[in-house]
Amino acid sequence: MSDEIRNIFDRIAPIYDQLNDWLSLGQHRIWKEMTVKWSEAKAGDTCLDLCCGSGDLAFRLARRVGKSGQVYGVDFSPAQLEIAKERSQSQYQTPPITWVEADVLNLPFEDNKFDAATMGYGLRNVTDIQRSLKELHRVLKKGAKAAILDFHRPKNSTVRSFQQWYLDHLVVPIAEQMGLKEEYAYISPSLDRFPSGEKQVETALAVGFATATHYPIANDMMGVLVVTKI
Ligand SMILES: C/C(=C\Cc1cc(O)c2ccccc2c1O)CCC[C@H](C)CCC[C@H](C)CCCC(C)C
Ligand SMILES: C[S@@+](CC[C@H](N)C(=O)[O-])C[C@H]1O[C@@H](n2cnc3c(N)ncnc32)[C@H](O)[C@@H]1O
Repeated sequence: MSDEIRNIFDRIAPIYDQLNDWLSLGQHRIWKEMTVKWSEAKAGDTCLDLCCGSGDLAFRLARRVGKSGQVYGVDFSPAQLEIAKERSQSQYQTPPITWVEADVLNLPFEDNKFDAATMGYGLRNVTDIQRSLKELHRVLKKGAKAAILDFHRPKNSTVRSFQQWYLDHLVVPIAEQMGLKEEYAYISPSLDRFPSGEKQVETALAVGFATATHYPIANDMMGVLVVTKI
């Protein structure tokens, strides 16, 4: 299953950023900015962006930690990381980011290393959510926060129908024009499998986070799980 997911993101890497802009009408930038703010990353921090992909959240973290800080972006898709490295060469005024090709279920970092972390549209794509949250807990410093952004199925049936219509009649047909129908058709079943905000909170507390709060955004089509390690 991991190879299938890696292959999806390897294949969509060349068009991923552009499609995200088109398909979310640019709104994903706002959702990501909110996520970084909720992580409470600050100047001088050492931060981690899990499932960093092409680097959107890692770049935002780098701008917040500044030259005295450090950012590590982790992803297991070589093609996504290639895009991230290309983009970082053209990003001005941001400190160097360390790009690490690794599985977030088995992070190559010591315990208690990071002051803050983000994960954007990654938790829904890992094969073991509990293990991913356990690894995140392990590498965070005591008192550190992490903000985890992802889609989910809205509670309201009308919004849920709109979300499904949008996926079926806009997202997948546009992706099909790029020869990526199967890759984007993966989103809908991944949403069906993904736990609700309440269940995400339960799992986060079960793996040892002292606090866990889920904030619905985008009319409850997305959410940000904010966790703290004490
Ligand atoms: C940045 C966004 C999605 C990232 C993303 C996550 C995945 O798990 C994928 C899996 C497979 C292929 C691609 C992705 C992927 O790109 C959010 C913006 C892109 C969304 C595809 C757009 C869908 C937005 C909502 C369903 C509806 C928003 C409506 C609003 C009026 C903009
Ligand atoms: C939808 S993309 C999100 C990219 C980026 N965070 C963003 O917000 O645009 C999901 C990313 O998670 C990565 N991923 C999924 N499972 C992973 C795992 N177990 N270890 C590392 N990366 C993983 C994929 O390779 C992909 O780049």
